[in-house]
Amino acid sequence: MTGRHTRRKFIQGAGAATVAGLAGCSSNGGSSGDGGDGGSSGGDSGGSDGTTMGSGGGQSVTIQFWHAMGGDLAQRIDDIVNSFEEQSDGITVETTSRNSYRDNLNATTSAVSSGNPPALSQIFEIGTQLAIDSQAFVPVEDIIPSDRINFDNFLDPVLDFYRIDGKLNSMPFNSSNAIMMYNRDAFEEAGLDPDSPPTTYQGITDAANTLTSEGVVETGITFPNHSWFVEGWMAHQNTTLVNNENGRAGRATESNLDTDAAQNIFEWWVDLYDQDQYLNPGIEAWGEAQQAFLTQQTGMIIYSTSSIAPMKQGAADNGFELDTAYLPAPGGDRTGLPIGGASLWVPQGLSDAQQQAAGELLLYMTQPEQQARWHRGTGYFPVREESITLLEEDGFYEENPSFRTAIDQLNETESTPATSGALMGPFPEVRTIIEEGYVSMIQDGGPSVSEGLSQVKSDVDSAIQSYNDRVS
Ligand SMILES: O=P(O)(O)OC[C@H](O)CO
Repeated sequence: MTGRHTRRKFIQGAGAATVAGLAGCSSNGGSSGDGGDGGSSGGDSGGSDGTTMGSGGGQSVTIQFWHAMGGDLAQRIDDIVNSFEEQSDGITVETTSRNSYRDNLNATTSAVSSGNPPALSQIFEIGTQLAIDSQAFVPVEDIIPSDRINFDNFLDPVLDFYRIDGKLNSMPFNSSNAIMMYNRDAFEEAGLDPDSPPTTYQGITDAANTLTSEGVVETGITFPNHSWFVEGWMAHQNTTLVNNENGRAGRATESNLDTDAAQNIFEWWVDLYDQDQYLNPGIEAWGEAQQAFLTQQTGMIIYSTSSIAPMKQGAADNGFELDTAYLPAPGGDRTGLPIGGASLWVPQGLSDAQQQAAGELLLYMTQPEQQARWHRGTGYFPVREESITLLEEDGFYEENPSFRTAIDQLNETESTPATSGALMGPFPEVRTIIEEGYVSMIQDGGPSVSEGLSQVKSDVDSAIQSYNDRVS
């Protein structure tokens, strides 16, 4: 099986508990939230300053780095960390893989609440507002001297996502876009042109019908029931997910999940299911979707660019050629997409030596060469222009055009509040509400799309209101 981090299905209720956990740290005097998967298996960095005297008489320091990657991605993180340790002067990094963004967020919020956070934690993009509200982290711009890094060289959409109110709070590391992957051999067998993959909802439906009517696959397409794609499709229609310019001009107070844009998305997605052209792997079921596509039950999959490398290998192992295309758009509009992925956060309360060591690791992990290495092995696009230049000079994209898709898609994205990505404290919980809303709409006797979205909006707005009440 391929090396994508295996993300477990969400356990109902954990999202809401997470919100209370981290936000409570700043506003409720540090009450402990749901610890998720416990959060202590990697050891902790508190209790001492983590420093010892090295054999050469210099000071050594050990730091903890918690991340969300699993499998092959976790190995690639370890490879980068190992090479960092080899060139560093006395810094040891102990990594803990939590295998899922939600689990690592829960573990980190729990550790922050109990005063034992790691020196570095990887938090997915939708945890950004929650982390800021916790007031538990030090902005990376305050840790890394400006003469040690050139942020002007970072990709604008990446930096813009994480630079909030003029401050870069966390270090971009793994950034992604949603894209489509498809089976070129299946397309050819069905009489479809593999050089012209579908680019719209209608195109996907038509291609799915051709693939199945020609008997090439059982079902046209699969993708996890994941709010991330809904978020992208809202942006494609230049509609923000939440008000106040997606929560960037002021705290979000309500969602736009009752708009025509949302209706377009869910009508297509429910209709595709009703036509037996959508293989529904389940809520946030990345692994199941991957399995369905690689075993050629479907001819197309919507996924993250973060997994091109292992997916290409998986396709080759299963005897077909994978290609990539832009995320299909609901209709004629294609404003663009917000970035996905995660960034790296440094908590307050570390010793000077630990904070400095965390800063050194951040610098190393975002070096152009390291970002290029990370991109080659995964599909996450590099967060720096210099890395892309290095890869171009090496001829990487000529040999591997599928790695270019997300970068081109990002470059074509218009910069608008909709594509800048939403900020809101209860985002993990909101994602779950959206995903469960879809489940309700495809159930026998379930609500119509319009009724379902009305309920989703009401539930999301309540979650936002309830969170805002807690942090205000
Ligand atoms: O799988 P990734 O790392 O590309 O992330 C996808 C989403 O942005 C997670 O929030």
